[in-house]
Amino acid sequence: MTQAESVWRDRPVSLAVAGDARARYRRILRFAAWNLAVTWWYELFLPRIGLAGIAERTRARRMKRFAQRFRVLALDLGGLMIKVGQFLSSRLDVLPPELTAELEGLQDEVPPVPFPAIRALAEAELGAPLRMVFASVMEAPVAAASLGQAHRAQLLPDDASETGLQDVVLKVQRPGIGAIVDVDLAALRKVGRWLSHVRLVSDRVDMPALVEEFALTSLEEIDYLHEAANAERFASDFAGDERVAVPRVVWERSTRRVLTLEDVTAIKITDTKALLAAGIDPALVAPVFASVMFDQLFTNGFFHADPHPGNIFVTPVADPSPDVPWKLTFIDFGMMGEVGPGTRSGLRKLLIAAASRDGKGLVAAISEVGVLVPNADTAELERAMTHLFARFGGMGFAELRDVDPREFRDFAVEFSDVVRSLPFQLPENFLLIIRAMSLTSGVCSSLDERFNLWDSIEPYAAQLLREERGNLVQDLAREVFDVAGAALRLPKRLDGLVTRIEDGSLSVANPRLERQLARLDRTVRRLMAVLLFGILLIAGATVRSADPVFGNVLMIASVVPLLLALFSSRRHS
Ligand SMILES: Nc1ncnc2c1ncn2[C@@H]1O[C@H](COP(=O)(O)OP(=O)(O)OP(=O)(O)O)[C@@H](O)[C@H]1O
Repeated sequence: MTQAESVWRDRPVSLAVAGDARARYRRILRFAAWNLAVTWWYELFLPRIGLAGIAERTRARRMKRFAQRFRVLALDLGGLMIKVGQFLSSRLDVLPPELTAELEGLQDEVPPVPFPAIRALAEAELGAPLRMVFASVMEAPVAAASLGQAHRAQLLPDDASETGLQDVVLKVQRPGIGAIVDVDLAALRKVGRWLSHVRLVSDRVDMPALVEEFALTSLEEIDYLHEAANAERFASDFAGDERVAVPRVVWERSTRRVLTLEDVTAIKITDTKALLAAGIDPALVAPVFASVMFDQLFTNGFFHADPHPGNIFVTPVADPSPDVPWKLTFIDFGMMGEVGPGTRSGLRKLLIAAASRDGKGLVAAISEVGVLVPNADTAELERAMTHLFARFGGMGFAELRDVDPREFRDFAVEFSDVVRSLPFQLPENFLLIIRAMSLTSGVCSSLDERFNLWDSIEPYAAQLLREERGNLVQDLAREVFDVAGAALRLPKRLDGLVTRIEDGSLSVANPRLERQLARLDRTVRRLMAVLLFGILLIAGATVRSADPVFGNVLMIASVVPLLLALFSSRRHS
């Protein structure tokens, strides 16, 4: 432990936190135990004795009450409870609106830490009084979040000339947050273990693994050096992409608990009034934002898992070109997700199947990414998906509202039976993917009420398809040229042999053998020509749908080996 750390750890506030740890742990467990018992009573016990109606009638009310109680708990305790609330409120379409609505905006109500405590931590971390390392630091925070808070600051002239930055944002962690996170994780691990004994849950989710995923993300979030490295990786993924900007990191003024970043304050992405005032049409921002998020998930495999409106700015470009009149500036790289190549390929197929309304392909892709348990019988789901696409495919959520409610309800009832009967599971890493996608959909809808996710998915999927076909074309072309190369080399070797026999440099004692060799040479030549003709013709016909120009070139080129064989056999005869 450095001297700075021990100075900080000895402060009374952290002792108070340590003293409260046991009470905090117990309070979280009491809350979880009570709600589990209530859920068991209504959802399992009453239906078993034939009183399912009571459970159904009271479900919405119970959900609302749970959310209200959770809100009180989270605001009292802060720390990871706010994060859990944020997860529950992130418009996960699987969760009922009674829950999500109540927990929305929870993070905005977290009270700030008084500046003296923030100053003490920052000075202990940076090893010097703030006035020695910054030209100025504003005492009022820009924002107070669950794990840290942000203050505007200015770099000293020397630092400013070295980095080219003057205005920065200084993020400082809440004092004692490390200990709070440890306690909260211990409690959540215990609740996870309880839930893993409930079959209804354990059939679909590996609860302990899910808690570990959340734990890893939370521990990474309180390591600001990790966040700084994430920001740079994200920036390099989008290097050269004019749609995206990322704040620069001032490494000399950053530690695990203090992070100094370029101040990139601009228009909050959902502030439609400010966007319109800047001459930016919010409806045009939505598809760009969706496509940038898709790029992270389906192409880069490294994505921002917390794209809530507070973390994305729209930055007007000083000298706008017609193509790029503004940028999307991302901040807060504490919660990032990774998608491995296997899952990425499954997700790409899923997107393509969804965009092409291919029910069968969609179900296959869902299985590939691990959302269905292996060997699940998917025939019913395929039928339902095909029906869904045939009837509602291509409609946005806004249009769906206009569908005859009875028709929609009938379908939903039929469909939900199918879904409920299927062994769905939540694979590892999906918590963050679902969060990112649901936040993206929320931001897009608030930019444009009639925003149709299909409108973004379709061109994106078409682009993926083109890329995938492009790769196929390249692979095929490589194979064609390999075969062609081999085919051309074989007659050449034979030709060389025959020529050497003809010019006498290689003598063949037996004239019959000589004739046979010459005949073999002609036959191989013709065979190769026919083979090449066939390969080129088939390859051309295959790739024509993806790349008409290349397809036609291959088809025309297919006659060349035939002509060459014809000329060369004339020459020989
Ligand atoms: N580089 C920046 N430029 C301008 N403002 C910033 C910057 N970084 C942070 N902020 C401001 O500070 C707020 C909190 O920052 P940030 O989201 O990074 O903190 P956090 O502790 O990770 O919060 P949360 O996880 O709740 O989103 C942001 O919503 C934004 O208003």
